[in-house]
Amino acid sequence: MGSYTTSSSSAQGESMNGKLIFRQLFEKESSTYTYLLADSFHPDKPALLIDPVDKTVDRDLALAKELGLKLIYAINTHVHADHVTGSGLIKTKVPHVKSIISKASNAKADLFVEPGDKIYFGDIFLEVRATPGHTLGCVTYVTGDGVDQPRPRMAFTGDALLIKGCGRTDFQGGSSDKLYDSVHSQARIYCSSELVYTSAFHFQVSTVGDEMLYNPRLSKDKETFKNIMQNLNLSYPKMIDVAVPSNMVCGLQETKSDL
Ligand SMILES: N[C@@H](CCC(=O)N[C@@H](CSS)C(=O)NCC(=O)O)C(=O)O
Repeated sequence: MGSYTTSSSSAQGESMNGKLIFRQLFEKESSTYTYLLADSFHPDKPALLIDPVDKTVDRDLALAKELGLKLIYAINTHVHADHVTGSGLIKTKVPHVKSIISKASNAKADLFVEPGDKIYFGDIFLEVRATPGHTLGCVTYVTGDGVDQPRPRMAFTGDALLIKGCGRTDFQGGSSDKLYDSVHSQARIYCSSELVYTSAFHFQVSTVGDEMLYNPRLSKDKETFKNIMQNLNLSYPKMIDVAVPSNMVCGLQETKSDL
């Protein structure tokens, strides 16, 4: 994808002296977190949603409107199996919005990202990091490095690294070996105070440092981790048969030939 800009030139609320608008939103049926980010210093207040859910699209769009934001991207960390992404529905309601997913996911979307790409909204950007293992195409979006970027940096890990857990690795190209390497190699790049925001579960925020020390799965050595993952015995997500086909076209099944 390279980099996408809308440019001219602070956690819940606003950070980096008010430059970044940030909201963490929750969808309770699937226990999914959605994130709204915007550049409040830019005249258009360009905004993006990370991991929107179809059921809460109206809530998310109403919030963006209330804050005076111009939503430009609906971004997915991966092809989710427990809920349908809101990116398709958002596009039907706000046609200029572009859906984004990783190229490695093999899903359809308006724009595809690869590791190292930057997604600009105003003067703020997200970097794309490959974090396969929960699914083959999982990526983590990390706020940019630079004096004009929000501090502390924030990592949106999807289901790769969960707070006190991690995504399962038993379908969609999952691999416990890959997931361990993904998280540990990325953790070496992150600074340990970097904030971790995930797409699922009940904890709102952690830090990379805390997860490397205390995560009951990923703080272990690789063989122990693989053994834990092999013995999770989780039941399949209730919505997997609906969610995966729909998310492979970013929630736009009925108009997939247009993508
Ligand atoms: N109960 C949920 C599905 C729970 C589940 O399997 N969650 C996934 C993320 S969505 S594919 C996961 O990776 N869980 C990790 C774990 O340790 O539980 C439902 O049926 O929707």
